[in-house]
Amino acid sequence: MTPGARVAAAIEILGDMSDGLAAEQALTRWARRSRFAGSKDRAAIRDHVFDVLRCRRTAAHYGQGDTPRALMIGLLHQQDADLDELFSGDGHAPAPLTGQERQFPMPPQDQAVAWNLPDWLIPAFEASLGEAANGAAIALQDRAPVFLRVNTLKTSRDQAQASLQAEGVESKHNPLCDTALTVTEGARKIRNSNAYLQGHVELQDAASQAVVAALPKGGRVLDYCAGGGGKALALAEDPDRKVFAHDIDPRRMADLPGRADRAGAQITTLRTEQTAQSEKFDIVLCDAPCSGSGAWRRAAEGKWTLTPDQLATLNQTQDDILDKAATLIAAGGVLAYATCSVLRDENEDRVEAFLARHPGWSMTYSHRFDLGPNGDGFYTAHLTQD
Ligand SMILES: C[S@@+](CC[C@H](N)C(=O)[O-])C[C@H]1O[C@@H](n2cnc3c(N)ncnc32)[C@H](O)[C@@H]1O
Repeated sequence: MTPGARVAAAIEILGDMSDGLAAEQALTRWARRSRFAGSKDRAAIRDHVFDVLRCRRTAAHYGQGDTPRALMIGLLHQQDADLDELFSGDGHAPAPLTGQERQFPMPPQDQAVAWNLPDWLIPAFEASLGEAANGAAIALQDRAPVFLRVNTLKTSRDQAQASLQAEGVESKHNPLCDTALTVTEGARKIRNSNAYLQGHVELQDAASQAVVAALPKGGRVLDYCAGGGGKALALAEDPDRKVFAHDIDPRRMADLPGRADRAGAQITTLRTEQTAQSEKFDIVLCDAPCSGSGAWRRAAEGKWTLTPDQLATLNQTQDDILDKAATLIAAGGVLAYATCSVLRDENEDRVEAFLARHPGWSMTYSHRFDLGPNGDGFYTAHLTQD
């Protein structure tokens, strides 16, 4: 496909999304009806669609409207692309720009537009992040870097780096965590690399890894909101730990046994009733469901679909999870809370509310991981009973 035809495809997909389809669904449907597209075409089209999602308000500003065509024009203008070449009208390329479409406005003055956030989230970002709010909002407009976790059960960080390099994947040590690599080149080759296929590396955000690295070593550890098991696998790298995984929806853990096998890790999955019947745990990690605001550069739809009501419902779920998990902790154990959110409501406020509901508990550690080149925005806190 020509670059122009890829832009036309992105416009088509954005059109399907304005009819109510989620981005992944719209991309999959387009790929099914467009068998002629190769993997490089699909990747480029995907990048266009997600770039628009990350920067929808500035794209609409520069494109002077929010039709799929206007959004693509606005986005490509921001990216300094050669619009006349892309919108040539030749072959499958979109029609040439009209005189009106060439009148690009001055940069936006409105902060919500410049930050590419819905209006209601601006005060929440400012209150949660203070001076760091601008940097976080801007970082959410870029594509996310690719991070790897080196599986120290099988290899060292330097060995993994060398093995990846031999297959065209360049990386550097990530400062957030001793197991983390930031991929600088060749990210698309990772999934077919020997290092990945043999379980020497996993795709995992560096701040996620740092959340696990901050926990005490050893003991019986329960990953209470395990999902696909990224954190459970990281926990299991410590051979002195006995690791258990639970999720309210066990289907989410369906891939975990296979992933654990590949990593050479031992993880026991538990159903909800088994967590209560089991011996108490030295650590219960609650990687709670959240808005995902610290990771919206990966899942940019979230920033447009989140509503204040949904945030309140999430806060209730986060409180319920902490209360439940607190009943599973052994004497002297650690209740660890984590979210990939930058919002205070989901972080410090939840911990304060927990401490108010549970006299005799105190916070022994907390850390906010900044959203930026080294990792997603994350928060974690450790709670113990006096
Ligand atoms: C942020 S995700 C977990 C990601 C995972 N820890 C990882 O690192 O890959 C949150 C998970 O919490 C689960 N969850 C939601 N409500 C829950 C509850 N009340 N108790 C336990 N798990 C819950 C969801 O099904 C979801 O898989």
